[in-house]
Amino acid sequence: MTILQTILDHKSTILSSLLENEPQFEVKRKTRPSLYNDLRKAETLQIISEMKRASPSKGLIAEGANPIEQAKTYEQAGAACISVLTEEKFFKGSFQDLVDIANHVDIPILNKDFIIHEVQIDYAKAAGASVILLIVAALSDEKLKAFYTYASMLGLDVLVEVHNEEELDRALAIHPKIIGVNNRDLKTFTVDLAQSEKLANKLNDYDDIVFISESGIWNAEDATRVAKAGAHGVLVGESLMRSGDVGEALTSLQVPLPFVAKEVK
Ligand SMILES: O=C(O)c1ccccc1NCC(=O)[C@H](O)[C@H](O)COP(=O)(O)O
Repeated sequence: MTILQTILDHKSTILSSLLENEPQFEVKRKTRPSLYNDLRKAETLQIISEMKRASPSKGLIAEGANPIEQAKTYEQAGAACISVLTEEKFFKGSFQDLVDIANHVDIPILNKDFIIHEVQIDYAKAAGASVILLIVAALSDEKLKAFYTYASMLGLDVLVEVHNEEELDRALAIHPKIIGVNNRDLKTFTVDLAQSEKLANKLNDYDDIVFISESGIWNAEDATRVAKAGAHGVLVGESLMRSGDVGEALTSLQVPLPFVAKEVK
């Protein structure tokens, strides 16, 4: 069994507790800028910086990190968005992290989790997220479309994540505005930026789609490589969480975009 399937199986065991209880979080800031609009306007590579304590591939990364401090540092350094992992068992995240961060920063916030039911989208919104993640490999075509429509109706941006061409074709069928290419193969944990370059050939045909290259970005060289391929942004976790100077590490990834930014229609 793959790790993705193990995570999804675990998710389904905890769904009942979400379904039985209404989400009750105290979030002060209710509105945030649109990540999609911000990405469309950008002239430098945009950084979605992640609060990541641990992962199945790396184990503990930064167990004691303070989510509020980490998020404030990201925001001050010019991050476009903060990605907050809320998965508890494998990533040591929580909805409390999301609420805490939502109460201390103004930029868009992505709830990074493994969504298999609409109730998780309700929880993401209630806890302060303005963006959710839908992983194509985790969903049927029917559910992908239904969850995308539901999240859009709630005013949330959606990052639709793919890893290969087959998943990209499935994603394109629902006409998403933001597509993330995960450079990490969730079956083998192999990370290869060539995956972004490969799928960029097709993605670059779509003027209205913004493309995020996810995982395995460690330095300006990596950032430049995916920006050259056509990425508008990168999703970065481990390298920022391990950095001794988070602000400088983040700023170094904000390389110029080689294409002219297009106006939002
Ligand atoms: O990171 C993992 O090991 C992982 C394993 C299984 C499913 C998802 C996983 N990661 C989620 C992510 O997409 C990354 O946290 C994100 O792209 C940042 O990646 P990185 O910069 O390489 O930490």
